[in-house]
Amino acid sequence: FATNALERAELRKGITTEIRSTISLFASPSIGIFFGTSTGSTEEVARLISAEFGDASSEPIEIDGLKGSVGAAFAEYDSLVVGTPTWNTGADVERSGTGWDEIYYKEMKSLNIAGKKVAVFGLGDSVSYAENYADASGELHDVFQSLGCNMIGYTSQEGYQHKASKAIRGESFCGLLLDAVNEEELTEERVKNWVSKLIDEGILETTGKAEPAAAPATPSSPKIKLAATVVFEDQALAEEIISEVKKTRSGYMAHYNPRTDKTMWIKTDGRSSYVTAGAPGYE
Ligand SMILES: Cc1cc2nc3c(=O)[nH]c(=O)nc-3n(C[C@H](O)[C@H](O)[C@H](O)COP(=O)(O)O)c2cc1C
Repeated sequence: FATNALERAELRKGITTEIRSTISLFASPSIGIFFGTSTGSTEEVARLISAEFGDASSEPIEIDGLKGSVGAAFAEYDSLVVGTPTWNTGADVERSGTGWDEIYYKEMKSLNIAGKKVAVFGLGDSVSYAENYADASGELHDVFQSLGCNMIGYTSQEGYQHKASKAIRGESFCGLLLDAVNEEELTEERVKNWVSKLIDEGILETTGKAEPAAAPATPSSPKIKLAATVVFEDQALAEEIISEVKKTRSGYMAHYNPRTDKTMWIKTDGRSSYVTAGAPGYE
């Protein structure tokens, strides 16, 4: 069994893949993907992200069609992944060139979405607009942050060609930035890595109030499930995965959510997590 960090990471990845491929067989998606676009690149990336999440996310939804019902649309999901391009207008704000600009300081101002997990992605041209690379992603981020959302999915600036960007927070980009003009060949891998990171950061966890770990349930009734919505048809595989997971549990903190009856196991360094059905301690 996995003895070093690398092996454990691989195991976790395997489990995550299992979760991702089987999640939501019976449930509606918990992640809503919303985008604006002018010439289609941001929509293409939204489709890649949606495909990577599988059934855990919605199909991409264009923000322009939602005027007047944005609140209701966001309310359908526990977490949001939101994307925008950037257009250089000379102004500091409302530079998405899409429907986002129409709603940021009007309809969105009164939304009650505090606590929702939100991850931003943005497209730009890091060579022609090197001083203003994907600026509008920063505004998208700030609007959701000002509504009290829990912003996740920050990424490193390493490997990018820009000189400056209004989407930098601290040392990081405030989300996933992409450049379909100059670096299209990197998009798919960047998306894959980012979706894994979002899963590690708990995007699949519902927003119900997390409670401290409950008392262990009776050991006599093990559940061969990784989450309430995840059921393994291959019982032998399920047994194997569960038994491997059990061994790695030291170093993880259990967060039981009674609303969803799921337990989120978060590594003590906060860098990875997974979900099991029911209260912790049924082994
Ligand atoms: C007129 C024009 C202005 C642009 N301004 C910026 C800019 O200020 N910063 C940036 O990073 N990209 C800029 N871009 C690049 C676009 O953001 C990029 O092409 C993006 O992929 C478009 O996304 P969309 O197809 O979803 O609209 C600009 C492109 C054009 C044609």
